[in-house]
Amino acid sequence: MRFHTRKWVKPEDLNPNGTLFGGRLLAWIDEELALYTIIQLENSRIVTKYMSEINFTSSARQGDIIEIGIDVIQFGNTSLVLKCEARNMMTRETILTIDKTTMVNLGPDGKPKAHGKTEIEYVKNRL
Ligand SMILES: CC(=O)SCCNC(=O)CCNC(=O)[C@H](O)C(C)(C)COP(=O)(O)OP(=O)(O)OC[C@H]1O[C@@H](n2cnc3c(N)ncnc32)[C@H](O)[C@@H]1OP(=O)(O)O
Repeated sequence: MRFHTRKWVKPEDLNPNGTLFGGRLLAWIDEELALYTIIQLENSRIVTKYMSEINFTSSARQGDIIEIGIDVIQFGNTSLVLKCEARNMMTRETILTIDKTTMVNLGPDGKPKAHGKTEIEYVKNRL
């Protein structure tokens, strides 16, 4: 799994228990999955269709650095299925895993459109 993004847990990211608010982490992850999909599919019209079980295994505190990792599970016809993990960058402790998120590639009409991709591409190889 490649870890792409780092986030710094700030006071506004906390829940009343003083730990990282789960909704904030999910928003970070959804954005990260969306950006990853846009880059892979070379299309900015993509949506999150489905997320499997979300398993919070530990929490984070103010000042912690979180990193978000993504792996491709499957290239579908219009979809891209991703796996994701958030972990504490310093301790490597897993905070959350989502085994499957299905992102869907859309056409200008907002309907699913075949993306034509079959494997991970690296931007540096496209240039
Ligand atoms: C980044 C964001 O935050 S986006 C905001 C939140 N998301 C949204 O607003 C999306 C709202 N949903 C929608 O607009 C529609 O449901 C759409 C356009 C995504 C899909 O419409 P559908 O009629 O289900 O499309 P369709 O049946 O053709 O399926 C499209 C793909 O999704 C997959 N899919 C559909 N339903 C599911 C499901 N429940 N679970 C997993 N995959 C699914 C299909 O297998 C297909 O993939 P494939 O072409 O690779 O085989």
